[in-house]
Amino acid sequence: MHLSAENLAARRGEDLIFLNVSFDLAGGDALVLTGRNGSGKSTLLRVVAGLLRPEKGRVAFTGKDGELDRPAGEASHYLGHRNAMKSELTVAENLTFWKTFFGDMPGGSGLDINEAVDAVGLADITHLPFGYLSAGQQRRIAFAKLLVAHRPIWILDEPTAALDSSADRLFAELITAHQKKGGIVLAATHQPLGLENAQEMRMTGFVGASEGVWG
Ligand SMILES: Nc1ncnc2c1ncn2[C@@H]1O[C@H](COP(=O)(O)OP(=O)(O)OP(=O)(O)O)[C@@H](O)[C@H]1O
Repeated sequence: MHLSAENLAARRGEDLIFLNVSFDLAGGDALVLTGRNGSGKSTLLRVVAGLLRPEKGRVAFTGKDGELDRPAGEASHYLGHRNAMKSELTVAENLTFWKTFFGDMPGGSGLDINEAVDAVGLADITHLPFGYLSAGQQRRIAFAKLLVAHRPIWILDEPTAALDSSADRLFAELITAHQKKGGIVLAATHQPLGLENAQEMRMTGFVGASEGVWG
């Protein structure tokens, strides 16, 4: 399995945000994007997830079965800054919606709702409306969404924002377990996630891009 990007460039509005971004990730690999605010981390993640069209270049995903050119977004879970849950629905209703909506891709199966909430340490609150949860609890449940349906690629934008240190460790373990099962992870972060087998790409924004600097 491979996820690759070739010479990507992206524009937001009138502005070119980055240029010539390439990477090649195999099953089990993680790429962590770092860089200052506004350097283009979220933009790159959204391009890979298929939520933004690149100005130039291409993203390609090759599945386990060697299937070529499947849009990477179809093989991905995307966890953005927002949690993508309905406040007025309960935790169980939200996760059931996503489990049904996504279904499993070939090659794996998602956890039951109870197993998924247990895995993020929140087994006892599935009956509560999502809106009642604390910010950290909401982020944990948003992460549980990744567990209820199988997708080989996880695209994570600041996954540990609003989390306490025990949740940081928990997320690192869940991400590492995904890699060990052959999954690919692409994450933007301001704090070390403590992932094994992770490469780092430091985004420098367009100024660095124009100089060909991707440290
Ligand atoms: N819809 C938009 N229209 C125009 N410019 C935008 C738009 N969305 C983002 N930008 C600009 O694109 C640049 C890159 O933003 P992006 O969110 O990718 O950065 P980031 O590295 O993820 O930042 P942070 O660390 O703050 O999350 C910023 O200068 C931002 O102002």
